[in-house]
Amino acid sequence: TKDTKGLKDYYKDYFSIGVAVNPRMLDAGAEADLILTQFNSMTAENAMKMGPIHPEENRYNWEPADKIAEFAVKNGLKLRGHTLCWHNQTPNWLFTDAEGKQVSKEVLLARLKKHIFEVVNRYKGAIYAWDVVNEAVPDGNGTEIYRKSKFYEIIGEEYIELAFRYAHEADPNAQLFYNDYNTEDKVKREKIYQLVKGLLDKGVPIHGVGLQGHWSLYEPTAQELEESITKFASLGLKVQITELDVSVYPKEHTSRERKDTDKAEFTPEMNNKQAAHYKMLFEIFRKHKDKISGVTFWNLSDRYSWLDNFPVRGRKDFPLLFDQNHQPKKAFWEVVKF
Ligand SMILES: Oc1ccccc1CN[C@@H]1C=C[C@@H](O)[C@H](O)[C@H]1O
Repeated sequence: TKDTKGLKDYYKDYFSIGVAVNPRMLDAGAEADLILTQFNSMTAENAMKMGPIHPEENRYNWEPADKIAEFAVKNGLKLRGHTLCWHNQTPNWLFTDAEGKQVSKEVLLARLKKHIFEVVNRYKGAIYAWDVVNEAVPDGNGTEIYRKSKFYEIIGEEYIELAFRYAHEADPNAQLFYNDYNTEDKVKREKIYQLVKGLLDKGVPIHGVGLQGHWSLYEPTAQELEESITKFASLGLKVQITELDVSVYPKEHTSRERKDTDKAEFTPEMNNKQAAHYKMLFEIFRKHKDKISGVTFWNLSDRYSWLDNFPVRGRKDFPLLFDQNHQPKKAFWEVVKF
């Protein structure tokens, strides 16, 4: 597989090509081979989230994250850290004191700082970029800029600035990203813009915006995507696509019930639509290679995607460039043919 040209080779003059991994994929075998042939960057899908890596106040679970970091260093892959501060997959202890009461602002800030310092210091040198804060902006058309997470309720909006300042203090060389999804939605995009512009205006160390890129056959349009890339880049920030997948189901199927139309079958029509959509996405990425420093896929192949259980549990999805046998799909050839 060493002489097979992979995505990373086709895109060596554009941006790094990454993949979200779990430690089990890194043992010798087809998945490790595919990773090494196709990608030059990785992100831990779950192992470096607050709950998985720091399950109790005085206990860290380093082994899974260490395995990913060691694989990256040993094989010369870049590594993105995901994620230092996020309202999901947080450990139960984080917001409660010994009596089971909600902690004060001061206690939570001290815990957040300790978490960030411990995790960032351990992977300093292996991780070049961190998703410092993930998904701090709410969906919907309301005027609220800040998601009403426990971080927001207990600390206030300054938790975001402080998380970035802590991460920068822990590793002044790491590139620090704000990461979010639905960044092509006009209302949400503007809120994220105001948030990161506010941070920059205050001299907060933030270096980039991650567009997660959890899209579908039907979204975004080329125009919406270009507007997002150029808007955030206009602030002098790097842009990365951090969690790319293209679901075969339309957004309106996001209700948690399965629709009878969801046959969980990858039809030839889906194959063609997905190939055309990935072709468009990568045409836009290449056009803006001066603004985009990395594109990371969320999961490796259609063998497993987080979308197989979200937003509908048990509804198989087919969102990636490699099929369930790790073979390149039609979309792969559209992405590398330019
Ligand atoms: O697309 C969404 C819609 C609603 C909530 C969250 C998301 C995306 N949220 C992402 C998805 C999977 C997780 O593994 C990532 O850590 C998270 O950043």
